[in-house]
Formats: sequence, C-alpha cells, structure tokens
Amino acid sequence: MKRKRLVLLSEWANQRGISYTTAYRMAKRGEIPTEQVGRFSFVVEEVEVPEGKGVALTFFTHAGGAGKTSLARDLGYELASRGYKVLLIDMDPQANLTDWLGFTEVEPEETALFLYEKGILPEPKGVMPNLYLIPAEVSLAKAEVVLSREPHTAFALRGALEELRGEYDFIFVDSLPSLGTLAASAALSGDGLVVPVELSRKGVQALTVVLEAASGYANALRKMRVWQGPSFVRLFVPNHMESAGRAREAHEVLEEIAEKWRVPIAPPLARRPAAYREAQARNVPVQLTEYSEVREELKGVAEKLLEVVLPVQEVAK
Ligand SMILES: Nc1ncnc2c1ncn2[C@@H]1O[C@H](COP(=O)(O)OP(=O)(O)OP(=O)(O)O)[C@@H](O)[C@H]1O
Repeated sequence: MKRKRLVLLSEWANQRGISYTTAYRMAKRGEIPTEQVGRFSFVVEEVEVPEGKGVALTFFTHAGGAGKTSLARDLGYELASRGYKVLLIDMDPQANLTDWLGFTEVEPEETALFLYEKGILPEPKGVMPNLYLIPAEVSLAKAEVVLSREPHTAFALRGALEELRGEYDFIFVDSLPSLGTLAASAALSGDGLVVPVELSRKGVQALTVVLEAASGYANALRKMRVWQGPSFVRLFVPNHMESAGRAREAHEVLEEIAEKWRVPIAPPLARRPAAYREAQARNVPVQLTEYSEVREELKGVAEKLLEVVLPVQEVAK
C-alpha cells in the first residue's frame, strides 16, 4: 500500500549532497512537496509499506522514569515518518504523552476512560501525517474504579483494538508505572510488551517483577487462545546509558536476563537530559531537537523493533 513518508528537509538535503539553503529555496518555490510539522519542514515522499496488519504493543514497566512515554512518542514518530500508520494510546493518567505532543485541553470522554465507562474507544486525534493519538487526562485514573468493580473489563481495550488493527500498522499503548488493574488492562491489549530498562542496578532489578507479571498476562492470553510465543516481553530497550562502569555492568546483567527469558535487546539509548528536556519543552519527539545523534539511536531501536515484530505480524496475517 502506498503511504506518505516524511523526511526532514535537512536530512533530504544531506542525502542529496546539496546545502540546506538550496533545499529550502526549492521547497519555497514549490519544486519539492513539503509539509510543515511545528517549526520543521519535511519532504513528502511516496513509499510502499505493508498493508495495515496492526501490531499492538504496550510500553510497560512498573519502574518509574525508565522511558516508556518517551519511547512510545519517539518510536511512534520514527515509524510514522517512515510511512507506517501509527496510533498512540495514552493509558497513563499523568498524561505526559498527551502533554508532550502538545494536547492540553482534553476532556475525560476523549480518553480511554470512555471505553471503560461506556464501552466506546474515542476517536483518535491527528498529531502529524500517519501519527494519531488517543489522549489521556487525570480522570483516566477512574478507570481503576471501574476495573475493580467489573474485573472482566480488563479485556475492554484488547477488544477495542481488535477492531482498529486493520486501520493501523502499529498501535503503541503507553502504560502507567504500576502493576495495577489499569496497567494490566493495557498490557493485555496487544501482542506483547516493550520494556525500557534504566541501565542501573535498580533498573535491572525491577525486571524480575516485570517478567513475572508478563508471564501472568501471557498465561491468561494463552488460555484464551489469542496469543502464543516464547516471551510476552518482546523487546528490552536499555535506556539512560552512561559511559560509567555501572551502566556497563547493568547491561551485562540485562544480557543474562534477556538470554534466560529469550527476549531480544535493542541498541541502548544514551542518557541525554538536555535533549529530552528540549523535546518536552518544544512538544516534539527527541529526534527533532538540536541533538542529532539521538536520531541514529532511535533508528537503531526502530530497526530492532521491526525485526522482532514483523515476522510474527506475517504469521498472524
Ligand atoms: N535517554 C534519556 N536521557 C535523558 N532523559 C531521558 C531519557 N529517556 C527519558 N528521559 C527523561 O526521563 C524522564 C522519564 O521518562 P519517561 O516519562 O519517558 O519515563 P516513563 O517510564 O514513561 O515514566 P513514568 O514512570 O512516569 O510513566 C522524562 O523526563 C524523560 O524526558
């Protein structure tokens, strides 16, 4: 299927060995099709991408600050700019994903709360070409009350996503830092978990609990005959990598855990506080900050994710 792919004008110029000024002038004269996203100009190219098969993944860990939300935002942007149609669902009442994408005025009925209370998943909002968002706001926390009163509602999101899979290539669910009922409902909604891991002693220790929880979710889905595979955790994404020895030690422990549980590991993302602060302040993915080295890192993580999920996607077809 043909889709629009967005290439940063500066990157497009680089690829062709021409100066940014020349590319900018060509865009101004209408010689190349461009689209504006915030203050960034993109060249629009047509690409062939596989038809929407809707791989749904939950960004999951109870460990706070590991990078679930940043990763959902940045991988969502990365895949959308390659031409994949991506839906992000903010399942965290903190609503950082929603805020960071610049959505500030959100009503409770525009969030997943509407699904738990009324059985309807709200209409996604457009973020940029190929990228959509179901936002959150603080009252999404009330979904926990519904879930404790009506535990079977835990599968509501999974059911709603089944209907949406045909429309999107990827659905990324950003879970909250908890192992409670709302986090479980988010985890049960798709084809497995993407787990960002802070490269520290505490960060890798937290994985024991994540892997136990993941086994529980996988067992429930196996019993329903809706999931099978070696591990429900589909990818570890090491984050906050520093050059200090402690991060390397943590990576070695992560490698042992990953081997034992048969979970692939993505290339690590370096700790770059200034880049992530700038991304939040300007409501853009981190790839659109001044820190261009982070773009290559995110490309590497996206490649690994595609390698991990696409074969299963073919099988599930
Ligand atoms: N590689 C990184 N380098 C520096 N800062 C980062 C990096 N990745 C994420 N951050 C920052 O760390 C903070 C926590 O990240 P994020 O909110 O994505 O994690 P989370 O797991 O979703 O958190 P929560 O537990 O609150 O849901 C954010 O301020 C984010 O900008």
